[in-house]
Amino acid sequence: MLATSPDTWRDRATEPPAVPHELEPPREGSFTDRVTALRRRHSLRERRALENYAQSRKPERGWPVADNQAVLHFLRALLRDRKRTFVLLVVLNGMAAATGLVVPRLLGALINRTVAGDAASSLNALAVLVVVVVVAQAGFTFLAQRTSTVFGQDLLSSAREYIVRTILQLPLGRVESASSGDLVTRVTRDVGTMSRSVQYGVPMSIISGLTVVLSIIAMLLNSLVLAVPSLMVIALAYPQVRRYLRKAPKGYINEGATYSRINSTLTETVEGARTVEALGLADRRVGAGDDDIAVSAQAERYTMTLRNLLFAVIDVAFNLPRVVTLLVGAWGYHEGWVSLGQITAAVLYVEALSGPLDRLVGEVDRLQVGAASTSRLLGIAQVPPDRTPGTQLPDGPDLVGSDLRFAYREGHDVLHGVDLTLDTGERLAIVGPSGSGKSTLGRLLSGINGPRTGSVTIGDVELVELPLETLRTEVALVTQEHHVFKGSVRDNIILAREDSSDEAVWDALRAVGSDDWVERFPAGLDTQIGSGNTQLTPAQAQQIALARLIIADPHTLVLDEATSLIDPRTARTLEGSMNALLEGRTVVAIAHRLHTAHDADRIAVVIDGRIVELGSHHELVAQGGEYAALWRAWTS
Ligand SMILES: Nc1ncnc2c1ncn2[C@@H]1O[C@H](COP(=O)(O)OP(=O)(O)OP(=O)(O)O)[C@@H](O)[C@H]1O
Repeated sequence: MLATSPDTWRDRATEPPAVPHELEPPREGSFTDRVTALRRRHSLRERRALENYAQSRKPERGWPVADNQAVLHFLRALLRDRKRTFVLLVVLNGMAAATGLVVPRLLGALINRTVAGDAASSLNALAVLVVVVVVAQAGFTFLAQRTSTVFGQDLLSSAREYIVRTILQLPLGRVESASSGDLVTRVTRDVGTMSRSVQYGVPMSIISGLTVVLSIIAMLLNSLVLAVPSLMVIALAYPQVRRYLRKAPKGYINEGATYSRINSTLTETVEGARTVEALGLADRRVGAGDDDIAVSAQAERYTMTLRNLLFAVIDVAFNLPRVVTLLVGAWGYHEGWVSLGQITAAVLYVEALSGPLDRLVGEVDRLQVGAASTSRLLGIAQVPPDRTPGTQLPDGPDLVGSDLRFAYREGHDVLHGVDLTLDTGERLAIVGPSGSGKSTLGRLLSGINGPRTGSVTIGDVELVELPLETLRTEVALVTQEHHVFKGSVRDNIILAREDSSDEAVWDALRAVGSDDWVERFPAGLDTQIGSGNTQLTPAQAQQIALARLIIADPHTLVLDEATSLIDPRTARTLEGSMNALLEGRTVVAIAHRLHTAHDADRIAVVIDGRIVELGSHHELVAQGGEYAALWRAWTS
């Protein structure tokens, strides 16, 4: 009658378990509790794997999970913005359900009149009325379905937009420090689950709930004697539904967390594929994956057991009323309490009730799964900000770092009190051995991370107190990762200033020495690049990123290994163009190649998180210290 959604709770409940043997649901509680429960039930081999799991893989630093209140608040806000459509949806579905419920009464009356031997004309009139009501119901159902679909899609797009906005506003430092597998699972699987729940679950549960209420009213109006016993039998399912509602949210949240863990392990393995191969770690990585899957299968078994129990009880509760109605009806008819028409109508109502009630329970299940995913998605919004922007704007471009200390892990500083004042327009190169803290210093100087102690100020305002959009017009970091977005060359370059002219884009391309290869593209600036389009070499991608920065026009640039992927000749050309173009800008270049340092105004040598030497190339060579040694090694 009304739109049914794919992937119903019955489909899910009858899916085969992930492993052939059925296990009891795990204990609720902490990660350790679950592993203890698993340990008790698994085979020796699995047990060993789980021991390993418990010891080596403590719960990772995941993203927060929002509580039920936050989910309800989110849903209420979505519904509040669509009050009119929501009222229309309820009214149309109410009309469709109400007209549908008139039909059994009319059929009952038809039977009563036939038994009483009424005239054919009176029976014909009733039959015509049945046809009219059925046609009216079809009309209301069509309109109700249409409104539900539009409502569901609209709700879905707003929910998705909110999630995307939230994710894009996450502080970069936080994104990098949390588990990427968890974030990926949330923005893929959880968005999908939430989407299905919002798109189908919300409208369908409203529709089914409404139909159930109206059906019960119609049953009571038809005959109290026939309705009350059936409703009492249906009510027997209530304790099981309550139990399910109490236990399911936690079960589904746990299930989501296990998917995150699987993704984290997979991501780690793929990202570290070379290391895995070089060190022969394949078996251990496969073992880690198996452990994750074992825990996930256990979590799935738990929610599936909950669903199956609910499914069994509900099935009995829905089938018994048919028998009860017929038995009570036969007895009542014999005693003269009810007519044949009332029994017919009561049986039709019981039939009519079971469909929406079944759907309602199914939708409640879908909503539970969706609510768990929504909790995980809204949890992303609860990631605390790593900065509190103020209102003060920088008074000039002077960048000053004082007493900078920073730790990725508590108690392990990688910078130990760095002081650095940049002169406006100068080019400063940071050199030093691998792991000495050059990139970390670059991240602090560009405001990606705030220092643990000390401060980085620009024009006397701390970088972490600047709103992100202001910060990026002051200082920008360009790293080795150069993302090319799917779109035209032009779109990729004007990201920070969308109103830039083609002339400005060509100037930027010329400055980074990439105008010639872009000109060779038949579509020029309109050439589509990025995933699935014209492939760029790493060097070309890097040039696009630099051109993007030139258009963004910050007065200070921090270049972290910006030229490392380009061959020396191209790198020199690029740097030459940059030098001319960066006139008047302050540039901090974290240098892998010493000739970058040679060209710089000053060089900071970073060793073990400290600046040990600071001066021009000639000064440092004359000083005969660390830099002089590096230079000798480089030139020899
Ligand atoms: N995200 C991170 N989490 C934990 N530790 C990190 C992280 N990034 C860097 N480190 C550690 O901080 C220290 C400084 O690293 P950093 O990348 O700043 O050095 P670097 O001089 O730029 O090295 P390289 O030249 O190899 O890039 C190193 O010990 C590194 O292992």
